[in-house]
Amino acid sequence: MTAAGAEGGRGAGAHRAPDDDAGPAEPDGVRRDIPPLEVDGVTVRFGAVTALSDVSFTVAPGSLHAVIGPNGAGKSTLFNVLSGVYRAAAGEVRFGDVRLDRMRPFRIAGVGVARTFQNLALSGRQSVADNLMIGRHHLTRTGFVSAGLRLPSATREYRRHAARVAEIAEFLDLGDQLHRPVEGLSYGDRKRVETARALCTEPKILLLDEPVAGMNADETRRMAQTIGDIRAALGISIVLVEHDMGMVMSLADRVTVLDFGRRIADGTPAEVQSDPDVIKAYLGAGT
Ligand SMILES: Nc1ncnc2c1ncn2[C@@H]1O[C@H](COP(=O)(O)OP(=O)(O)OP(=O)(O)O)[C@@H](O)[C@H]1O
Repeated sequence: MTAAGAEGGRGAGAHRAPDDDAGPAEPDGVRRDIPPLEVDGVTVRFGAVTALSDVSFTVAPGSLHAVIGPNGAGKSTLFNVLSGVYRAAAGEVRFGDVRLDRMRPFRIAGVGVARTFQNLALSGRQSVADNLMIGRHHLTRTGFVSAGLRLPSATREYRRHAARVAEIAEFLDLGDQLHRPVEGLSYGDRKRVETARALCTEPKILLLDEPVAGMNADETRRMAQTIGDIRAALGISIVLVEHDMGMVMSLADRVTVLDFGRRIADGTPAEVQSDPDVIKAYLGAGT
């Protein structure tokens, strides 16, 4: 159980929050239009292997909910079910009244769910701005091809999206990298571009798949700070799937712990940290 530690994870954003289009938030900062994410009895099998067994938990609107567990616990499988990549053999995933478990991955952005990938999935030769613009695609009316043809309405729309991209890049501390090819950026910054691209879809819920995997201590601290800032500034829900229990403890409101495909604990960070089953699972895994 390492403790990477997030400095002041919540609320103390170094940057102005990007104005989102979602209208006013509740006094607690949570956006009004964010439904709960309900994972209900989800089972996933790969042949004889049961990767997830009857897993249930709820991500409250506007909360930062971590899913942790030792190697092979089923975290990636769960993440892939939430983002429509894997089909569950049983159970449901509901986001408000939308069934995510029946939805194809490319449709999921349209209902306000954005994900990042454990391994970077960016176009290296393209600029940061171009990569971020990909996140806006489903929000365009005219399409960027029409913008390429310089139709006035499309050009106006393109400019509006470009301004929003610049704003989100600034928020993620990437403002001065906007026109650089992604392949020239540090690993930590490339991971930040991926998070920025997910935010460019204007999500109601952000699914982060091991956002600090492969980062050094400094990059990990910055990313932890950023994740807290995103939640505080935008009032959206965040699901953080992480290998490292210490990394999530200062950030998460609630933690679900998986082991061998089963939910072994669900509670506040303090509750799960002192749970004997969780301690046993982590010690057994030598983490
Ligand atoms: N595509 C697959 N085919 C067969 N078995 C799989 C597949 N994906 C995962 N598994 C198995 O399902 C179980 C859960 O794996 P999963 O990758 O979801 O765990 P994890 O918690 O993400 O592990 P890690 O922390 O090592 O990434 C493991 O036993 C794994 O071997």
